[in-house]
Amino acid sequence: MQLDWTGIDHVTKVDPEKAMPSDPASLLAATDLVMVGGSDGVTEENTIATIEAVRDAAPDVPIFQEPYNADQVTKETVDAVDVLSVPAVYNGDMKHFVGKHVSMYAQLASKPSSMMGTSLPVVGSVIESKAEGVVADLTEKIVGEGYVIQHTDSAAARTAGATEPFTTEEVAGAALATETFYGFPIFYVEYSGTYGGPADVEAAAAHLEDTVLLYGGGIDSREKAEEILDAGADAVVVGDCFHDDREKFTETIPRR
Ligand SMILES: CC(C)=CCC/C(C)=C/CC/C(C)=C/CC/C(C)=C/COP(=O)(O)OP(=O)(O)O
Ligand SMILES: O=P(O)(O)OC[C@@H](O)CO
Ligand SMILES: [Mg+2]
Repeated sequence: MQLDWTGIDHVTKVDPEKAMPSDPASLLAATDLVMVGGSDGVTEENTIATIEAVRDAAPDVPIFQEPYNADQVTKETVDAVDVLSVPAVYNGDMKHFVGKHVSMYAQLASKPSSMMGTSLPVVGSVIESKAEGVVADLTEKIVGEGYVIQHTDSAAARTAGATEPFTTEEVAGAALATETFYGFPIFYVEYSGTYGGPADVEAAAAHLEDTVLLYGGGIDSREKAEEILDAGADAVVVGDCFHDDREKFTETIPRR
């Protein structure tokens, strides 16, 4: 699937395991896209509830589901979102680069061809579903994210088995490989929980033309957001301060 990233420079990552802030509509009014996902305590149920709350608060904002496990992906979640963006972690363990993806697609591949048809089904409960069209919807909405997890003392890193960050040179290589070899539509520099500065973004941006470059981690001011955008990111991803600090969150909206 091709992504139209026009006009998107601020992404809010909403964690279904955390409480929504009060009056989310006023907070989300200025963001361009919402990603729903987190590494701990995320279920199909809290994912759906979060997607619905975000839709109510910001009906015009595109919503991506970013799962960390196939069991969070169901017909309901796929129907409810615009895009399913699935990480492939370059500096994690094998399970988080090929293992989880192959087991998901193995389940899809085991479906009788009558269920695959022109449109087909999904994962988790979707795998069990007899509904036609589920696989088709999944196939239409799924995109891969080439992921580098640089803050190794984080829940995301522990989940994915990312014990060592990439060097700047390796980040550049992973970006070039994403653009020219792996072909994922998104390259994601993840510093979840801490601010990593512009160096990795600069190194990656030099090699990306068709690939969307996202940076997330520790963005809590306009200065940081703009430093990352100036370094060549297509968008900043803001997670923790959406839940924890509405004043700081509001400051992360870049000047346009
Ligand atoms: C095949 C399917 C459907 C899914 C999973 C495939 C893979 C490889 C998933 C990787 C999941 C992963 C570790 C993603 C990292 C992104 C993430 C959820 C980051 C942040 O989570 P927080 O809950 O904010 O944790 P922190 O404490 O690190 O901020
Ligand atoms: O929570 P923060 O540190 O803002 O990071 C955002 C996002 O990249 C996490 O997946
Ligand atoms: Mg976080």
